[in-house]
Amino acid sequence: MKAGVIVFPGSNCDIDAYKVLERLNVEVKYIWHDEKIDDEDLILLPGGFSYGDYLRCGAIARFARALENINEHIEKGKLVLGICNGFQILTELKALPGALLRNKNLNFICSDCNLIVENNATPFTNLFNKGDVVNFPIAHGEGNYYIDDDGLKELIKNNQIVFRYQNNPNGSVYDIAGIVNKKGNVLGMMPHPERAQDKLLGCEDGLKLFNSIIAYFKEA
Ligand SMILES: NC(=O)CC[C@H](N)C(=O)O
Repeated sequence: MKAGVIVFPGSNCDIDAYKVLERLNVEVKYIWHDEKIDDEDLILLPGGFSYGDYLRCGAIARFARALENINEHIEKGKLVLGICNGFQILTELKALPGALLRNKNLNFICSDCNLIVENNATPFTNLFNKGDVVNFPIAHGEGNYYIDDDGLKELIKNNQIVFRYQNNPNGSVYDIAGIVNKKGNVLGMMPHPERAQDKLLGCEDGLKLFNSIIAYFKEA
């Protein structure tokens, strides 16, 4: 399996994302925002403040050259993982439904966070059990996931909700922390599994998510 981590001006979790894939022996490379994606099996949109978060988080990044072919990539069934700012970019691209609004308390929140695994039947979560509680850190100002009632019904009906907060930190509708598209090959999530990749960092629950992706490609 080949992976590419897109680097935007202002990305700040790109190295963590690269490192976790590298230490799990995935062939991984950085893709500068101005380059094109190739035939990577996994494209990772990392966290941070792409283009300074100007206009709206992710609103400029969605026009980056590196994302020009992202819809074809998704159509082909390849994987896309957007973490935090990456999730915001995916909603701006309309690759995922809904939007990320300012946190309810208007503060930037940086803390540990317990999540419940709602859906383990995705390429990103196949090594978890449904109902598992995992700890991934959060660090965002605009993580308040919004979707209207009809949209929420669709997400529930299609089993698209992958992670929910145990204690909702930001006001997200239905405690949603991460969702997949209908096809299941695009995951967007606000919490940071790549920052939970080593006990030295406080927690290594995140490894299971990356190992799930690797297991998915081994099966395929
Ligand atoms: N860690 C991040 O990716 C932050 C995302 C975004 N800049 C926000 O503050 O919401």
